[in-house]
Amino acid sequence: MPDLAMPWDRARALAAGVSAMPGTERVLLAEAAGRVLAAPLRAAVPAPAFDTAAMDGFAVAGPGPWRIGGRVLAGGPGWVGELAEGEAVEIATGAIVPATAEAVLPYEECQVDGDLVRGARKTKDHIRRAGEDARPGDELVPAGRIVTAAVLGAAAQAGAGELTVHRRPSVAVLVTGDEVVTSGLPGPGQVRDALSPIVTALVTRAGGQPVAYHHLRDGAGLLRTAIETTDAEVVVVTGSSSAGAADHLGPVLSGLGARRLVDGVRCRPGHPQALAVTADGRWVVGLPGNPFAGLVAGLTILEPLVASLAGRSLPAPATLPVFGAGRPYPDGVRLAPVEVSGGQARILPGARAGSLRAAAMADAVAVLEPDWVTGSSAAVLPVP
Ligand SMILES: Nc1nc2c(c(=O)[nH]1)N[C@H]1C(S)=C(S)[C@@H](COP(=O)(O)OP(=O)(O)OC[C@H]3O[C@@H](n4cnc5c(N)ncnc54)[C@H](O)[C@@H]3O)O[C@H]1N2
Ligand code: MOO
Repeated sequence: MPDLAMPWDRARALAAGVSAMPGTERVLLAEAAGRVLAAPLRAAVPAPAFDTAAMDGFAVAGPGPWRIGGRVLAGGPGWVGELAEGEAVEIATGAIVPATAEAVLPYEECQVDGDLVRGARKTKDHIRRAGEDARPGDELVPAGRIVTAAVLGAAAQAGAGELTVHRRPSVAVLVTGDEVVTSGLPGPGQVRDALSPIVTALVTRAGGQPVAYHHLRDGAGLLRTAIETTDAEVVVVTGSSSAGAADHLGPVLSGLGARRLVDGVRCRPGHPQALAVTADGRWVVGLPGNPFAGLVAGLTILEPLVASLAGRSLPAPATLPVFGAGRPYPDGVRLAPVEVSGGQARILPGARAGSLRAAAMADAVAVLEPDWVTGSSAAVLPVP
């Protein structure tokens, strides 16, 4: 049989290359962390909004010594009128600097003698001038940037109450398998569902919104109906991806007339994975049932797909020297769990497609090319 499977990097690039979902939403700053700006953040007010003292001390005009005429505090009224030459006001950091003041002398650089203050002005005037950081309308952060803590702070500083962000793709998980149980201890012939927690973590990290979770018994009709009726932009199907009598995903996708973009990937483990688009424009991602295979398939296609639908551009994975007893896969890539420290990755022994024991100790999964030998470099994808 010809190998129709796609090279690993092509499958990942394909998923990372889809367009952001159409439409945007306005969200309160308190709810915007991790979202992606769909419009630039612009300044509504000058920053600083007024000439501001940058030090506690005395605002002075003209040459010294200066006669202290009063005091201004942050948040209080500004000094009434202009400061005449030879006059000073005691001033707090953050207070409005009087018009015509030329500098703020920090307490440490002056001597006070009754109502007179003496000191030498240094090169810095310790005044933050109105508008020196931004003028109204300036673009502070471009569209496409993830809303980090600093973006949130900058938005608040700029006077914004809400941000315009990309929509989050909704993701539903269909866990297939008669042997799968969703809670408690598995009985004879049963396994606990290990994949939906992995999918939830990957989807959340990528900026998607897990909205539904269904366990399906094996059956082509059940799977078809579930895919047809699931109200989510991305439908993840776990299991059912391989060649067995109960592995229905391929025939169901064909029956639905879905367009198959990926039908197998040249990697080990995790090769039976799928990406398709239904006639009504929903995405279907097929992940293999073996849990470690499901995790690496999720890193390959699901995470990049959700990130790009959410408007994020996925950075190229970091590359590190990888040490250990890896077994390159001659026809594609081997995905190996690694621990990362000191700028190096070390392969954790004992990885198997059906076991998460090594992966649970891993910081990342390394992508070993066929010519990889211990100590040579490989891309590493962090485990969420
Ligand atoms: N004749 C062939 N058989 C298999 C092939 C193949 O190419 N030809 N590929 C093997 C590989 S590799 C994988 S991976 C699996 C993929 O299987 P499916 O995606 O069809 O999944 P299942 O057959 O339903 O289950 C496989 C395995 O994983 C367990 N499982 C399933 N779902 C879960 C879950 N949610 N949580 C935990 N464990 C799960 C299931 O009990 C099986 O043990 O196919 C190989 N066979
Ligand atoms: O490739 Mo399977 O996905 O090894 O267990």
